[in-house]
Amino acid sequence: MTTIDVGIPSVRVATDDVSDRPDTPELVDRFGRVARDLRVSITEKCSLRCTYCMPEEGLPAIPRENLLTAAEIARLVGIGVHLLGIEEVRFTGGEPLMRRDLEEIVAGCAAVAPGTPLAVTTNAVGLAHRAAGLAEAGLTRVNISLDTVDRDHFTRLTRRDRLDSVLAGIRAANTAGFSRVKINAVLMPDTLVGAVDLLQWCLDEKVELRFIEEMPLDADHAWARDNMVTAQRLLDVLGERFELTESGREDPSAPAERWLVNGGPATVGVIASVTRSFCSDCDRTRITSEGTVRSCLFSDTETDLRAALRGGASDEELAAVWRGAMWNKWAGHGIDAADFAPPQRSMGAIGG
Ligand SMILES: Nc1nc2c(ncn2[C@@H]2O[C@H](COP(=O)(O)OP(=O)(O)OP(=O)(O)O)[C@@H](O)[C@H]2O)c(=O)[nH]1
Ligand SMILES: C[S@@+](CC[C@H](N)C(=O)[O-])C[C@H]1O[C@@H](n2cnc3c(N)ncnc32)[C@H](O)[C@@H]1O
Ligand code: SF4
Ligand code: SF4
Repeated sequence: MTTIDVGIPSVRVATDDVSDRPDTPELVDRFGRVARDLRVSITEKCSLRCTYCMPEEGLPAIPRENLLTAAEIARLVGIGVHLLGIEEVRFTGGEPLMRRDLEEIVAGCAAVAPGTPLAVTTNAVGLAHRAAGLAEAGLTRVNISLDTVDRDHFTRLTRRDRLDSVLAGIRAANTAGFSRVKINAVLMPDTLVGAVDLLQWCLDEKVELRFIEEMPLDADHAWARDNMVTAQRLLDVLGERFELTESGREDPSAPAERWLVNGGPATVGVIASVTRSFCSDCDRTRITSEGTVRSCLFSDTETDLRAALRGGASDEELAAVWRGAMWNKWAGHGIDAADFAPPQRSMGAIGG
């Protein structure tokens, strides 16, 4: 067992037991799942301080030399796609736009894995100036966090008065040539109050809105099961104003269930991670900004790839470490278990 510094909490790195793992190239786990969706966190920094995610003062800075470089990210993405069966890559954080070399990261990944969809999840602050360049670099999809279209509420929730920049970013993304733009809104009591207005705004702007149940991944540890707003409460509220018709998931492992709004074609989605968990169909694998594999959002055990990467390991050796980490993935988040404890890292530090 070794210990590495991953910036925020100190996280153990397990020697993964793979003695019972079948000899298959893909990222399989003990529960029969196969990870094909790679999420790469590229920074812990952020331009906002959403209360359900970050502490007011932000996350402790990760030393620059501990962050994966653009070239290292491209190499790992290439290994994921060519040796491990990864079919889609998403950059997240923290806020991906905080990295000035995001365009370089995207272009590097597009070069090593041509044809693989490359997406970003972003708060869109400053995106208006970069959307066209990111599309040119090879980014194919953008998901944007927006919880409210009310400026005061936005400022309270994110602790920053940046609504105008976010709305400009969404509009720029919508005309930059991405295949489509999705909006993510985390369900909080105030979000519920503004949910009808937010959905109407998204219908008018022709972007796809998804509401997300809040998970116990806030840095302030204020989440409580009894206080959270459930998907069902949201559907009741939206149902008073819109006609909603259930239309299912895009694919079996997609987190969002969708409803047609007023007969469609517009939809509203709900990601009910807590009350209608989709862990049994999970197809995710994560690389943190410091180059560790994290098999589940809620797992505190991470496996270090960066040391091997910088120590001269071959692509096949790196792939073997990654496979071992995923074989040991947990069954699910376990939020409903009596002994549940939230992970040490908060959402922004994991890469949501
Ligand atoms: N339980 C769980 N929730 C997740 C996971 N990844 C993302 N989420 C939640 O889903 C929300 C939306 O995630 P996005 O980054 O937009 O990605 P996505 O929904 O997989 O993206 P699409 O491919 O566009 O559907 C996040 O805000 C998280 O709250 C995960 O691995 N497990
Ligand atoms: C951590 S953020 C990183 C990317 C970018 N900064 C953004 O906000 O889109 C990724 C996603 O996680 C979601 N998120 C953050 N904290 C959450 C929580 N406690 N529960 C559920 N989703 C959360 C955000 O709404 C966002 O859609
Ligand atoms: S949800 Fe995204 S924008 Fe909000 S604080 Fe977390 S990382 Fe930043
Ligand atoms: S909580 Fe873990 S197992 Fe469940 S969907 Fe998320 S990453 Fe997958």
